[in-house]
This record gives sequence, structure tokens and C-alpha cells, in this order.
Amino acid sequence: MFAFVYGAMMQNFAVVNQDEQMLVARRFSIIIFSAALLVGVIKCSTHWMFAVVGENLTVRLRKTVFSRMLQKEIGWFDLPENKVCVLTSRLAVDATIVKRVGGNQLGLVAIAVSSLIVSLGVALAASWKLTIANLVFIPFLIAAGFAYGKDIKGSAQRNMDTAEQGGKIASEAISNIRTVAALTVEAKFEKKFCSFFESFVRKERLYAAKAGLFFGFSQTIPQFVVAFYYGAHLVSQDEIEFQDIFKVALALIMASMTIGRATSFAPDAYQAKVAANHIFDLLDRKSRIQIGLCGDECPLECRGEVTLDDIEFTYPSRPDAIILRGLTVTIKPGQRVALVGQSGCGKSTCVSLVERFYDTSRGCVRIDGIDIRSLDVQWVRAQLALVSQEPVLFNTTIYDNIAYGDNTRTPTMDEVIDVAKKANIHNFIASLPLGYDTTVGEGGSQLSGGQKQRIAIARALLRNPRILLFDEATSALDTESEKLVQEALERAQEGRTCIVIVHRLSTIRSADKIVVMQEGVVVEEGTHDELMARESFYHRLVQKQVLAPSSETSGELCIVNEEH
Ligand SMILES: Nc1ncnc2c1ncn2[C@@H]1O[C@H](COP(=O)(O)OP(=O)(O)OP(=O)(O)O)[C@@H](O)[C@H]1O
Repeated sequence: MFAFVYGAMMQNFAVVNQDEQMLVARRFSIIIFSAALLVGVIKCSTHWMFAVVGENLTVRLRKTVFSRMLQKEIGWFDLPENKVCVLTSRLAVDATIVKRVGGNQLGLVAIAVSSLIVSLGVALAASWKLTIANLVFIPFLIAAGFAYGKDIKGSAQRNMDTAEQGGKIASEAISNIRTVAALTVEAKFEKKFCSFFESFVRKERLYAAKAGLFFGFSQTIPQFVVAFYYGAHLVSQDEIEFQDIFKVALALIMASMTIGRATSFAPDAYQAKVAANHIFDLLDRKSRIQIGLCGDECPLECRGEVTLDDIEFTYPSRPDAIILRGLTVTIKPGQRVALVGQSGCGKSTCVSLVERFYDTSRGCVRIDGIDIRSLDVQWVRAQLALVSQEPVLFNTTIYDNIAYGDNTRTPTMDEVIDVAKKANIHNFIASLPLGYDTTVGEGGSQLSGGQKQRIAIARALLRNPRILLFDEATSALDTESEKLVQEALERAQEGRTCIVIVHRLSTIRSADKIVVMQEGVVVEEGTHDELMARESFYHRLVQKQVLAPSSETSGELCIVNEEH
């Protein structure tokens, strides 16, 4: 536009005297200054508006994606494509990539399109013949653009897949850094990570060369060859003035620069499309166990009866392996039931089904005789408290970690201290300089296994559940810690239904019922005395433990396959 105004001014200069030239120069200077001011204001406001829109978009996408992730059923998180590093990358990277084309770049494309229209108008006004002759090249440019676009779309997808795969390797190594260091396998992981990206770079070189060819030649050939050759011909035919060639050339160079600028956003646009597809796939997929949508029955009271009725179950991530095969267990209100069996027979799976982390393929779990699929998921989970094999603590204070047990209100410090005392952990917490305000580190890394378990028990107690689920809570502790945890567990069990998974027979002798499992079915059940008198699975198991000094020492419960 400025070039066009400048050209018009030069034309006026040729026909006037010196005083009038000054007048013309002043007039055009004012026009150019005003135009520059206007362009400045427009650019400034579009930049600001699109930047704000972009930031809002990113924040909204992140919030929505995170909220939907938390609502997904547990089976979804088991799938390899939904590993932690992949999901965190969705949150951190994908939303930012989408913003790249939704924010300022969109503003720049809008400016580019409007400059393109103005430039073409100027060129057509100067010489429509010369302009059209130049435009003959446009379809080729568009075709090349499409071909290139297809390439970079594939490249964008590969780029993101590679980043995800690389992220998996990195996050596995970093999150297990103690094991990696202890095994001295740092170099192995480094090599795995680097070789992965090297092979990707080799493949991408070809696409980079194609991109270079496209960008290099698409903008120069049409203007310089046609504008000057055909322009000279038109001048020789007296169809246009010599300066018209420059007007058309300048305007078309402007136009091609804007096309160039717009197409240079293409890689970002394609990456954004891939990222947006990932995000929409995640948003569109409905959770199979969705809070508020699966069942809405919320009984006023829970008695604490649990029934696992003829259950068949396979994990969604391993659909070929049947884990439970027609398993039936009935637990009366207030009963303390122990699940025992060889490693991998499905004990923890039963607990996951009671928590409704997964749905069964056949049969159902009932609480107080009601199929949990017709109950509100949050109501079901509010009746339960789980102390799992590896208790998970959050990277916050001890107070907060215990208070997480009851998210319906903010518990008082006295209530937290009370449950901590019952869980045998108060004295330890009180001995810390910051007491209940001590931060426990990521995953509770600043505490021992026994301390973590007792804090998890305190959290479970604060929940005041009708049904307690203990999954091998004492399996990894020394004798002293185990004693403290065991006492805490016994106190926690009073007046509640308890499902306990243990590896130490001594802790389950007093259980109301011992359920012996093997390969996904119940093979025997009864009290300790009844099962011992029967001299079958449980009896052999006890014998085995008594006879095997190593397992006795470690307290491990062994059931061997030869029993069948
Ligand atoms: N999330 C999962 N995805 C796929 N398979 C799983 C998953 N969790 C457990 N399994 C498999 O299900 C089977 C039963 O596992 P489960 O943890 O219930 O056994 P367990 O009796 O509690 O064993 P252990 O006493 O060693 O803890 C095992 O073969 C295990 O590999």
C-alpha cells in the first residue's frame, strides 16, 4: 500500500514545479503517516485480541481435558496409549500447539489475507493483463502447497508420536531413578532415548528437503520471470507504462510474501490439527464408569454387606486373560474376611471390583444386596476406605494427607490428631519439627513404608467407612513396624466390614472367614479352625508355612500349584 502511494506521489512530482512538489510531498507524507498510524493501531489491537483469545483457549482446553481425564474409568488408564507421560503431554503440549494457530498466528493470517486482497487490487489496477499472466502460476502453487501440506501433516503426526514415545522412555527412567541408578543402567536408557530420536531425524530430513524446495521456488519464479519478460512486451506494444511493470511487480511480490507468510504457518496448522484431534478424541470418549451417569441410587444408610456374585472378569488392557472365573464370596455386615491365595490369583482384583474401578464381564458386585452398577459411584466409594499395597501419599503436608480422607468438609486438627493416634502415628508426627505441617515429599518419599501405611490408615479412619479394604498392608514391613501397623489395623476394623488381603497367616487366624482363592475361583472358605480341620488347601498352606523356615522368617504365605 505504501509503495502504491509512493508511486502515485512520484507520478505527481513529474508534472508540477518545485513549490508544488513540496506541497505534494507534505500531503503524501501526512497520508502515509496516517496510514501507518492506522495500520499500527489495527495490528496492535489484533495482536492483543488474538493473544488474549489464545491464552483463554489454552487455559480452557487444559481445564476441560484435565477434568475429563479424572472422570475416566481406571481401565482407561491401564491402556498403553494412556500412560502418565502421554497424558501429561496432552495437557502441557497439545493445548499449547492448538494455541499456536488459535492465537496471534490467526491474527497474522487475517492481516496476510487482507494485504493479499489489497495487493491484488493494486496490481489489477496497474495492469490486469500483466497481473493475470502472473496469476497463471497460482494453481501450480496451490497444488504444490497441498502436496506439501499432506507431507507435513504426516510429519506432524510422526513428530508428536515420537515425542510421546520418547517421553515414555524418559518418564520411566526419571520416575524410577533410584532403581536406574542402583542397577547402573543410566547409559542404557540414554542410548535408548537418543537412538529413538536419531532414527526419527533421519526420516524427517527428506521432508525438510521437500519443504525447502517448496518455499524456495514457489515465491520467486512467477514474479521475476513473467513480470519482466511479459511486462517488457506490453510496454513495447504501448499497452502499459514502464512504471506499471514495477507497480505490478511490487504488488505481486507483496502478495506472494503474504502467501508465503500464510503458508509458513502450515506446519503449525497441521500440528495443531493433530493435537486438536488428540484432544477431541479424549473429550468425546465417554467414561464407562462415569460419576453421576452410571447409577444414581444413594441409599440413606449402608449396612456393609458385600457380595461378589458369580464374577467373571478380564482387564480391559489384557482382554485375553480371564482373571476371575465365576468367583462368589458373601461378606456379612461387620464380618472380617481374609482373602488368601497364591500371587496373581486375583485377590487385589476383587478389591478393585468392590471399589468399582472396573466393571465385571459376568456376574455383579452387590452392596447391601444392590448391584453397584445401579448405585451412585461416589456413594459407593464414600462407604469404602482402601489401604493398598503401596499406600499413596500426596506431595503436601501430613495434615492434608490425612484430611484427604474426608472431602465433604475440612476436618479439625483435633479430629486429625485423634485418627493419627488410633493409627499409631501421632507420636512420630509430633516428634517432627513441623509436626502435622511437615511435607511428605513426592509419593511420601520422605517417610518409611510403615509410616506411610499408618498415615494411610489414619486417612482411612477419618473417612469413617462402613467397609474397610486392606490390601497386603503389612507385607513389606519389619517386625516392629508390622506390630504398630497391625495394632492400628485392628483398631480400625472395630464395628466395620473388613476385607483383608494378607500374606501372614498369624494376622488372619481370628478372621470371621478365610476365603482361599486359586486361579480366579474360591476353592475353600471357613474359619481358621474349620479349614484346619478339613485338612485341605488351607491346611496344606499352613503346613507349608510352618515347614518352610525361609517363608516363616519372612512371613510370606506360599500356596503352590502342586496342590491341584
Ligand atoms: N491393571 C491390570 N491390567 C492387566 N492385568 C492386571 C492388572 N492388574 C493385575 N493384573 C493381572 O491380574 C492377575 C491378578 O492380579 P491381582 O493383583 O489381583 O493378584 P493378587 O492375587 O492380588 O496377587 P498378589 O498377591 O501378588 O498381589 C495377575 O495375573 C495380574 O498380572
